[in-house]
Amino acid sequence: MMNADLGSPRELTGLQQRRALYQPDLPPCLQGTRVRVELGDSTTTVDPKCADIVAQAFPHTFGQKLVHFLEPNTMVSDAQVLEEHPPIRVGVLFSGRQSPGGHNVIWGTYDAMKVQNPHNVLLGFVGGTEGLFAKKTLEITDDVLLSYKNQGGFDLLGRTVDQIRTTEQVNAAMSTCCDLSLDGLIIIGGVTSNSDAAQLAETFATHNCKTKVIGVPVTLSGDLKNQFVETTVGFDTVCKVNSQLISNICLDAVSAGKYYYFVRLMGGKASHVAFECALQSHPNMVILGEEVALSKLTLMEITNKICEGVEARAAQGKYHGVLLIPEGLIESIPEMYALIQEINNLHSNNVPEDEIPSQLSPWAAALFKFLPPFIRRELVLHQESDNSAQLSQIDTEQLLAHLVEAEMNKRTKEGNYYKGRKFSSVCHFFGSQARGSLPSNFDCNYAYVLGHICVQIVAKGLNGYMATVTNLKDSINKWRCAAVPLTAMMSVRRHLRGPGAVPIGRPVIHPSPIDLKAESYGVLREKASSFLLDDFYRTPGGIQFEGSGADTKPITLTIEGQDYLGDIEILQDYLEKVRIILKPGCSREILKAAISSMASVNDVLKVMSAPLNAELPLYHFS
Ligand SMILES: O=P(O)(O)OC[C@H]1O[C@](O)(CO)[C@@H](O)[C@@H]1O
Repeated sequence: MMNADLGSPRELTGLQQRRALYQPDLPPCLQGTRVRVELGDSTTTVDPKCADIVAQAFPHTFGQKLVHFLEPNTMVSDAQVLEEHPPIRVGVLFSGRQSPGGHNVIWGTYDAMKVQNPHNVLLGFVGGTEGLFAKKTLEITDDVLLSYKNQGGFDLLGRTVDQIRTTEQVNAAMSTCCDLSLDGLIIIGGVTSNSDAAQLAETFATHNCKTKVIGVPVTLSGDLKNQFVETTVGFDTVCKVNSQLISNICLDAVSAGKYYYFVRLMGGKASHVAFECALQSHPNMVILGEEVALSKLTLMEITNKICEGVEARAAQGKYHGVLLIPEGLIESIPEMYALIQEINNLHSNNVPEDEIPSQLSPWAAALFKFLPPFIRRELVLHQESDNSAQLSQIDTEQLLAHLVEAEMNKRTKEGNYYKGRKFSSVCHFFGSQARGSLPSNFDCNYAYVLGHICVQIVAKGLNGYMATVTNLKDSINKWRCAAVPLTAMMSVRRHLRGPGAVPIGRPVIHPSPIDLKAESYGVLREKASSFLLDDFYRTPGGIQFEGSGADTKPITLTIEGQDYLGDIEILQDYLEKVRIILKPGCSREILKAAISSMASVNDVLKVMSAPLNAELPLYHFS
């Protein structure tokens, strides 16, 4: 159902008005009307073993070249200058779930279109995909945008289901684009929406439809990540808001010393949000789905692991704690994964929800019966648009709290550290609280720049591309902009590992899991026992929009960037802890040198998380 209030001007609070005045910067390659691009290498896919399958499925759009945006003064003989701009018509829609910063993609697109040619027309589809199918548009104008610049939500246009996949849906989208004579269609969303964008681009090319389809990486989950995409719009804001909430909980927990908080974080199948929040707020425990999948930990093993942590803390007289759980954890537990797969298969065969329990295999039925009734109800709910379980609806934190409590009661009877006490838990699910936030400066800038790139992609006549920016850890003037074929990010799931692996399913862009070999994960592991026992909770506070801290970026992004030391702003808050002795007003170069002198990323992180009075190395610079 589409909401009738979408797109109407709204009354802004003082803070919102101030935010509306914030003007994101553009990297040099996008400034002015003479935007120059250079064709790079032809692409294959992120998993070269799937290249043939992807090539077969996408005969028109597979293997296209990378497109790089050039610095204004770069001398390249065959660089293409986009300066003649006949008027264009572009459609835009929110397809994926709400994610802070989404409005700025539209604003960036609009501004870039008007710079190119004042006669350009940008049409927003009201109600997302349903608006696209029903040709329900709102022309984007200065007035329309006024109260949505740098604002949270997706309520300028709204959204419905993140799916443009069935023949009926694809045909409806194509007839809308033809009827409206669109030169470009911009689809804003995560892995599912961008996979659909790729399919739509291919279909349009097959039918000689002139509309070029462009995808934009916008999802709070941060899981649309690969060699071309460093992070997604919204991830930074969501992690900051969640981290603030988690740190508030940590302080509350340590103050009263009586509750264990089980906090589940929205973020899809991968655990990026929980991981980043753990680095930002230092809870006592975080259970990443990727670790559980790798070690094949069962529900009982996870429960025992938590109980061991609880007992270790009780041995130190601590009867409180905070535990982070990614919403995708449930699917990473081997036996739960198998059960969920069975349920998904039954859904795909149109078995009604209430008949699913009776059609499970004996093994899955036994596990299903063991689970508390609320989880059983949630597990059989209808599927997501990608035919997977509705993770946001499964209260994994409550399931774990329930199992841990039962185990702790048992252990207490057997006489453990909880003698004379009762283990008490409080559960939370943080989803919309963060998803609806005012976007951080980083997300405002990133989204606005992506909007600009989309316009250049349409102007260049590229079809089936995603707008991308890399080097995001650095300041905007060093961001590298590109257009990357969507097919280059696709792969096909395999049944088995090794040479006998059989690809299954259709090519799509898959969510990327946390890389357990990455440096940032090493940092988290190194800190795990200290997190568990020392309660060195970190309080990042609310998102800062101005002044020191306003330009901080996700810790994981900063660590994994090749030149993490390039971004000194992220460390500025911590300089006092670092005890770097600097001449007042010293240059950026000196600051950089000072920070570079800290031997490794681990050192930096150690410093960032150390208590203020900790013994730390002293550095002298002048
Ligand atoms: O609000 P809804 O529809 O429950 O959406 C929740 C889902 O959206 C997402 O943010 C999409 O990636 C998931 O993390 C989450 O499971």
